[in-house]
Amino acid sequence: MTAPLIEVRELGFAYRSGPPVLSGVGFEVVQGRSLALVGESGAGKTTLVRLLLGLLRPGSGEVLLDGRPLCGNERALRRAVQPVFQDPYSSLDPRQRVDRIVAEPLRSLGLVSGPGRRAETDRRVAEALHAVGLPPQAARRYPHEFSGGQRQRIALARAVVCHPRVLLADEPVSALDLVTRVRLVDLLAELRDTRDLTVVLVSHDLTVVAELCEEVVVLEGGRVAERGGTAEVLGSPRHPCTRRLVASAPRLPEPGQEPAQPL
Ligand SMILES: Nc1ncnc2c1ncn2[C@@H]1O[C@H](COP(=O)(O)OP(=O)(O)OP(=O)(O)O)[C@@H](O)[C@H]1O
Repeated sequence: MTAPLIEVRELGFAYRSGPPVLSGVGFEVVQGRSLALVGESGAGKTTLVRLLLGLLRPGSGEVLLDGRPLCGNERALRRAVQPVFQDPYSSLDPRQRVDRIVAEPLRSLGLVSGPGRRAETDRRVAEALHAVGLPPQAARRYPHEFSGGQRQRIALARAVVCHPRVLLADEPVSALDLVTRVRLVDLLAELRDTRDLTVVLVSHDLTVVAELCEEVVVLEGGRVAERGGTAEVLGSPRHPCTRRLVASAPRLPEPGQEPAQPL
């Protein structure tokens, strides 16, 4: 059996002296398989993402990357796991040009050095911009010159520039209009396939989950309610929480059917 790339074991967490936000959470992600974290608001998804990024320390249990605990292994973690956040407006520094924004992981991880580092950085940035469908001239411009969808492409270029193994995406398309959302999901799927990326996705949108992830973990009140193959879990939900999520997912009307009346 293939060893998991990420292994979450009996993870527990509480903010300061508050109640437990996560309890006994466990799952694995195998390299090349993508996994979605779903659940109602407040279920603990974003907290779990912060733990997977090493931004929070577990209260109990552990997260393993390639069999090694994240704590004390932060550099390997930052190289292997890159985040993409929801808001394309606040996640990019408005004072920096796109080339500097995209090159940030190369600089902070010290991946490009020596006399040719400038040319090598430019080459890697151009390659990342190309991978997300942005023209080379985008490098010289500032974030405010781009639409929300283009900004999310810049955020994706920054995430893939250091060739990570995992993209940890927290609601990466939910701030975008429907057409842009579809394009971005297609791009995420293409990056996943062409770069052998594992995507760990948080999304309220089950269509996006089904499009991008083979496996799903359903969280309820900080515990795993249900997990398994996406088609199986969303197609035949067993847990009441999963049934509620599936039942509340918006559906486009069938051709010839009246659109749903707004509330
Ligand atoms: N910084 C914080 N300090 C204290 N409590 C927090 C903090 N961040 C989140 N919480 C609490 O932790 C619980 C889980 O929040 P979290 O944001 O992880 O849920 P979520 O599933 O991502 O929700 P949503 O889908 O609404 O984003 C909630 O009860 C929330 O109020």
